[in-house]
Amino acid sequence: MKTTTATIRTETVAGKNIYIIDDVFTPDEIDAFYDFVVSLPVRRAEKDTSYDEFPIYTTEFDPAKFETDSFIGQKAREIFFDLINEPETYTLWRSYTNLSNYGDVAYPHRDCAIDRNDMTVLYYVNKDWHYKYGGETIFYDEKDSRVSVLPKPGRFVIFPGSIEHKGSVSSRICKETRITLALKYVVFNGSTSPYA
Ligand SMILES: O=C(O)CCC(=O)C(=O)O
Ligand SMILES: [Fe+2]
Repeated sequence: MKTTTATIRTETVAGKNIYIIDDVFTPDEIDAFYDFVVSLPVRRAEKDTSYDEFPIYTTEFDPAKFETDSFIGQKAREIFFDLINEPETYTLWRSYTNLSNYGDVAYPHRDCAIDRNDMTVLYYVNKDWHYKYGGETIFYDEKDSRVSVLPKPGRFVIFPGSIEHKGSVSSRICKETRITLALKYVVFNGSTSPYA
């Protein structure tokens, strides 16, 4: 059934690896997940930081169900677990979409405290994306941009949540809503909340 072969590129920011993974899904699979995501109700609730006055639209999924019931969730887990050391220490803590449009605001942020080993798996949901649309995920170190990743349809980018990053807002020429799926994997160390 599977007709594609995954390719992987590794970048390093702040001494930590970022994995950019392409060619995982067929065009039909990419289309099917996009059609599913755009059929769902959204809330304007996703903030990059506590002071973010311009939240973007989001749909929240139940993490355990998303990992087992959706083919994207299953594949993301498979790829992530193949890639990292001690995968059994990770739990999918949050799974949701980010939907942004030209004119929205994005702030550089970290997904977890700088001393945590939590990992983020990001999946670019759009089925069409011209490079001139912009909207790159930008990774920073010491308040300078180091790596930028284009939202190529069907692409995964897997990175330590402790690296500062931002999902850039697309250019005015882009009539699409930029959509990413964010899967936040955390390492539990005895507490019920990873942030406790
Ligand atoms: O959409 C992106 O490129 C980044 C999303 C993000 O940083 C997040 O969901 O925490
Ligand atoms: Fe983030």
